[in-house]
Amino acid sequence: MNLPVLEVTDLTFRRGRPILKGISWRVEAGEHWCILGPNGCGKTSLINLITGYDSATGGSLRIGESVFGDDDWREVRRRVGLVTNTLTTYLESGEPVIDVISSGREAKLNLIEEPPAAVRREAARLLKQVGCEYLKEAVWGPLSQGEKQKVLICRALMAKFQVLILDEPCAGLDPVARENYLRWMESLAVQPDSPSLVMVTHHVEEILPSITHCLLLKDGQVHAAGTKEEVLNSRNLSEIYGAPLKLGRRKGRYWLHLA
Ligand SMILES: Nc1ncnc2c1ncn2[C@@H]1O[C@H](COP(=O)(O)OP(=O)(O)OP(=O)(O)O)[C@@H](O)[C@H]1O
Repeated sequence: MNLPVLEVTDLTFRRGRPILKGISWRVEAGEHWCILGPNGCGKTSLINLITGYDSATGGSLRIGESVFGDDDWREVRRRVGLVTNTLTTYLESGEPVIDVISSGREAKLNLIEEPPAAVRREAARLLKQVGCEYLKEAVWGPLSQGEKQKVLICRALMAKFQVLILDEPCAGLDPVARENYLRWMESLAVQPDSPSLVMVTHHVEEILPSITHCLLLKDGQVHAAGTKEEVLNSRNLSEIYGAPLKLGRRKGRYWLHLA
């Protein structure tokens, strides 16, 4: 039997009041997901549970063979990568870019010792792959938002995660940088050894052709989950956002406006 890459079952999370109210969701190998939902519906809370930064109140969570509660959670965390802008605040401005990427191998920040030469070579190879070879002597602080996003993804790829969660990866990018970044993500997603990507976004135009499935959340619950074709439509989006919306599609990309 093939195990899912990620599976949450009846997951609940309370902080004074119920925030996640029984989420069940399954990601199979080879699938790439997008999570959509209005402000405050519980997207970040769900990610924090999956990445082990918070503890669920109830339900179960499986990453590959590891079940939360049965296994050492630090081991589980090695399988799920998170690329979030929050990381940028923890990185020291003078940290060399190659070290930022290399630090992903052990999931550590701000290395004290120089990483081994083989790890640095791998970091440089990834940097070249994302079209940023020119940054190999650079330090973290002065990088542009788009460069930082690419460096953070290189860092996550060093760890060879099974699931890579991208939390609003295009936030702060100008329209051209965003489009270039999305194209690069697309080329990453279609590689046979790509981890399963889970992208959290507020913008349907960022849903790439390689994204196969969508999870729509509303008020701490799953409103719909399935293939893009099944769940991404004007009716579902109007229901989750509580306003009449019209979804358009052209050449595999989407746009949304008030009906
Ligand atoms: N630790 C906590 N203590 C109290 N309330 C919390 C906590 N974490 C989240 N919440 C609340 O839970 C709800 C869901 O928050 P969450 O950040 O998961 O939403 P979100 O879908 O990521 O929103 P956004 O799109 O605005 O980022 C919010 O009402 C938030 O105030």
